[in-house]
Amino acid sequence: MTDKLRIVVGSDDAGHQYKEALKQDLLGSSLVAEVTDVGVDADGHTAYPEVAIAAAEMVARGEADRALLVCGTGLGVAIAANKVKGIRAVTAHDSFSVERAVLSNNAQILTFGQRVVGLELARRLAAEWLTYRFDETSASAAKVQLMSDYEDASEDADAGAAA
Ligand SMILES: O=C[C@H](O)[C@H](O)COP(=O)(O)O
Repeated sequence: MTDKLRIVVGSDDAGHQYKEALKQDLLGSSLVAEVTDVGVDADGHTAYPEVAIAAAEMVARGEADRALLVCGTGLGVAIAANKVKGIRAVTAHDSFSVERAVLSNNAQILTFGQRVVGLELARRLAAEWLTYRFDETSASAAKVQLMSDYEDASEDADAGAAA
């Protein structure tokens, strides 16, 4: 039995319908321990970067294992989430990419575009996504580590320049 996941969901107004549908699926999944919704609600107009960064920060702080984010294309929420240190967020609208996002890239955040992918496909992809776990002993781990190393080195260089 794989560990159950703590998942954050979020969207802007362009992704609200899918976010709500996916949240219901997650709440009904035996693979999910808890679901946290960082918005927007039905009347919400929070811009996608604010929602995505709030969700990504929860993952970065260890308060959630993963996030599932929706905007019009999935692109804006991915770009915004990737600004948070330690976060790897990807937009994926096909089964193989969803699998590799976890198994190759150890991406903690998956994003969908409500204006791009059908709802039933998004629901199926999210269900598949729940079944994958990154293998820290796999050959992919060293490649993921290169990204973390770069991020750490950049931060050190910034700190050095500011000192
Ligand atoms: O990536 C951005 C999203 O698709 C967003 O939902 C729409 O952004 P826009 O209103 O700036 O096109």
